[in-house]
Amino acid sequence: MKDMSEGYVTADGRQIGGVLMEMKNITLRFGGVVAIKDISFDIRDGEIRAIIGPNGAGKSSMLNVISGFYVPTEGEVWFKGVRRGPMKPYQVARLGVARTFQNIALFDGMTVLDNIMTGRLTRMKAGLLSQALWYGAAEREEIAHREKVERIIDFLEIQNIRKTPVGRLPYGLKKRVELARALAAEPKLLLLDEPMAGMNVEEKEDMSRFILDLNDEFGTTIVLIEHDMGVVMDLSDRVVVMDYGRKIGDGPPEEVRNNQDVIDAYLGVAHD
Ligand SMILES: Nc1ncnc2c1ncn2[C@@H]1O[C@H](COP(=O)(O)OP(=O)(O)OP(=O)(O)O)[C@@H](O)[C@H]1O
Repeated sequence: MKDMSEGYVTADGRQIGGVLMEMKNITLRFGGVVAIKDISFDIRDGEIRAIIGPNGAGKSSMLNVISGFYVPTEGEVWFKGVRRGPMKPYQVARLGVARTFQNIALFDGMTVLDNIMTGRLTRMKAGLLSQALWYGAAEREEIAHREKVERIIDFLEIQNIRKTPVGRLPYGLKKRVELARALAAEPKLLLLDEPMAGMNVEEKEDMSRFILDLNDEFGTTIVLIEHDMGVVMDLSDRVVVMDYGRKIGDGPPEEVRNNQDVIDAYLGVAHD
C-alpha cells in the first residue's frame, strides 16, 4: 500500500489530501501511433486537476486510461493505493469513477429524471429475482435511490425540467443533465471531457460554478480536459500539459502559464 497521508493547501485555502490516483510511466500505442509517451503524474484527493494540450496531444487517450477504458501498453495505474489491473467498465464504476463525454451520451427519448436514474445502476443491489421475491426491500431501495437523485436535481438547479425528455433540451442543459447522471453514481473521482465545449459565456459560468460547488460540497476529486484556458486557469488546482503524447508541464496554473515549453506548444513552435 502506498502512503496516502501527504497533502497540500491551495491558494484559496482548501485542504487537498494525499494521492488518490497515480499514473506511473504510462505509454499507450495504437499500432504504430504512440498516443502517450512515458507520462507520470498523480491526482490528489479533493483536487481539481486539468489536462490540457493542443489537438492530438493525447488528452482523451489519457482520460480513457484514467477511466479504465484503455489499458496502457506500458506503465502502471494506482488507485487508492492499489495497483489497478485490466477492468470492465462496471468494475471501474464500482471503484468510484464516473465520467461525462465530449459528445453528450444521454438517452434523448427518456426524461431528465430517468436519465439521471441510470447513473445509479451500478449502485442498485436488487436484481430482477430479488425484486420479485422481496418486493418491499426493492421498493425501499428504489425510494432511497430517488432521494439521492432528487438531491442532485436540486443541487444542479434542474427541478423544472425533471420530467422533460432530454432530446427537447438546449445544449447547455443537456450537459448539466449529463453531469447530474455522473454525480448520481456518487463518484470519488469524476472525469469531465470538455465540460464547456459548445457553451455560451453564461452556460460556462454556470458550469464552472457547479464544478467548484460539487468539489466543495461532496469532496469529489475532478479531472477535466478543457480547451478554454480561462476556465482551466480559474478552476484547476494543478494542470498537466501534454504535447505530442509527452508531458511538457505539470503544476499550478500560474506556474504552467509561464512555462516556456507550454508557451511554445501553444504558439506552434516547431518540434524536433
Ligand atoms: N483509437 C485510436 N486508434 C488509433 N489512433 C488513435 C486512437 N485514439 C487516438 N489516436 C491517436 O492518438 C493521438 C492522440 O489522440 P487524442 O484523441 O488522445 O488527442 P487529444 O489531445 O484528445 O486531441 P483533441 O484535443 O483533438 O481531442 C492522435 O494522434 C490520435 O490520432
